[in-house]
Amino acid sequence: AVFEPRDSKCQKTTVAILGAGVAGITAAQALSNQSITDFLIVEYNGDIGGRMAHKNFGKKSDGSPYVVELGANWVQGLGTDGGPENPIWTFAKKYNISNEYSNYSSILTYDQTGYNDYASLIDDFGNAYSTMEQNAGYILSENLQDQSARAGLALAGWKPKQDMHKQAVEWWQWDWELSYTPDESSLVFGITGYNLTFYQYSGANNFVIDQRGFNALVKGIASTFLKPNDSRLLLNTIVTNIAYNKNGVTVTNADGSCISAAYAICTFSLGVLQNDVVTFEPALPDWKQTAIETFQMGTYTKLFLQFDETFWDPDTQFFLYASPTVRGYYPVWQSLSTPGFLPGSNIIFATAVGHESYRIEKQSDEDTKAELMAVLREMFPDKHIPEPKAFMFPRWTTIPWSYGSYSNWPVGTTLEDHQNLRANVDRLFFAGEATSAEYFGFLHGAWFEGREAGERIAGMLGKVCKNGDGGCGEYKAYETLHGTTPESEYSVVNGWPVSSFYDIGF
Ligand SMILES: Cc1cc2nc3c(=O)[nH]c(=O)nc-3n(C[C@H](O)[C@H](O)[C@H](O)COP(=O)(O)OP(=O)(O)OC[C@H]3O[C@@H](n4cnc5c(N)ncnc54)[C@H](O)[C@@H]3O)c2cc1C
Repeated sequence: AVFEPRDSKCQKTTVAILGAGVAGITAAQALSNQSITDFLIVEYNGDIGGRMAHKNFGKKSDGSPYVVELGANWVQGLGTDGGPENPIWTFAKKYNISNEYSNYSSILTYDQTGYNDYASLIDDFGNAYSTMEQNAGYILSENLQDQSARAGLALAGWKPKQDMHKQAVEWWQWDWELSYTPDESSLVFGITGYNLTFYQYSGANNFVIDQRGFNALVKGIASTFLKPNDSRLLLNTIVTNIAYNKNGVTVTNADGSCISAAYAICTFSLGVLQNDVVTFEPALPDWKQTAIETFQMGTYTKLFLQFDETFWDPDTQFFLYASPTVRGYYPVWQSLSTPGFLPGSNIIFATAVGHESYRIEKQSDEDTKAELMAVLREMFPDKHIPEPKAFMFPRWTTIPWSYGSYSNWPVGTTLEDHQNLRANVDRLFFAGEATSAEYFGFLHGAWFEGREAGERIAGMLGKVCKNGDGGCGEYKAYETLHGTTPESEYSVVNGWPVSSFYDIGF
């Protein structure tokens, strides 16, 4: 490849990989597997893993802290004997990541009066969901206009209206996974996103409790091609400008250093791209910027509390709370004190998403803690609940290397809209959770996309691209978009290698 560094003062490399999360590390591995070892990985943080992020929290009886995950926590959809396996599950086993099956049937339901059994509504939702799935499949195969998941649910007979028990159940079944409401989410791609993970691999979600942190998995992968203190990994380095053209890419960092590369792969989150913290030279073309602004960056906030005792049922994993007035007000509480997780830890955590996350993340720790304590006292009116010994929550909406948690597809999106999020501009490539059409929001989405970008670039550098027909060379981009997605476009070219019609059948 003809390549003239813009600035001879810049460090030269063949491939600059921007970000050391799952996608960045997997892209580097794909290059290494093809004997391309001249790359540099540039990472904002002092460690690798990105949104696989953990923190010390609370205390064990010996005074040492627990490790809890602020970001990704589950391996979602594992795999079955003889069937395809989620690559994250393959690596979780390889690197002995401690995990435990999350039993979503282990749930008790509450409202402002305390325990109140409305769990049968979960089955009612499930029935409507099945009908909605069929309708979504029809829309997809007939190339009809996408709807909101709200319309999909209503047409399937599920209308929660002012029923706050139903709203809590719906939140647990939809928002808790997608981090957006059914009103805000695409019906077709909300359904395919679920099916392709949970019907293709398996319905299981395993919760990681590894006290090294879940990113031990990424470190395991990286150890196969990076030496300890490898000079190709530039930690604590913040990219501020990316200049690209048909001959190469120059990356400038906050510390004034720069890198000149033949190719670059940008794995920054959709939130980072939307927040204008990295400038592009020239400005990204309209079709690219439109895709960046079209897709949604959700927020998923875990709020951790440690108490002196486990005053909730120690054998139950989930506790669902229906606020009498506000949908999504601390609805799901998850015990870590339960056998198989961190028994005896007396840790429980609540989850908020979307607009509630935004609200909570803007207020003080004290105000948030007071809200959580008031909810717990409603849920368990017969218990004396002391103040927590430890309390913590991350503010994902403002984290400068992420700006949110993971992406979602809004109502009315097409595969062409999304393909433009994936597509390269000249020598600058993009990969990550959000560029995955089939597994957006998941770790395995980031893994597949990182690998594909690495393979494509390896192919362009004269190696054999092992990504198969339609998955090599430059990405297809659509300067003119169509309003719907013809079935023929569900193909490798648009990041859709697996059939859309996985049904429950594992
Ligand atoms: C709260 C939360 C819960 C989640 N739960 C799950 C789950 O249970 N299961 C699941 O499968 N997935 C889950 N996810 C999603 C999963 O974490 C992501 O899909 C995945 O980690 C994304 O990997 P990535 O490589 O695409 O991006 P990232 O991990 O974001 O990697 C990008 C890297 O780029 C770096 N970077 C950003 N800006 C700059 C800059 N300017 N200069 C240099 N470096 C920069 C970042 O520091 C980061 O390391 C969750 C995410 C969050 C936040």
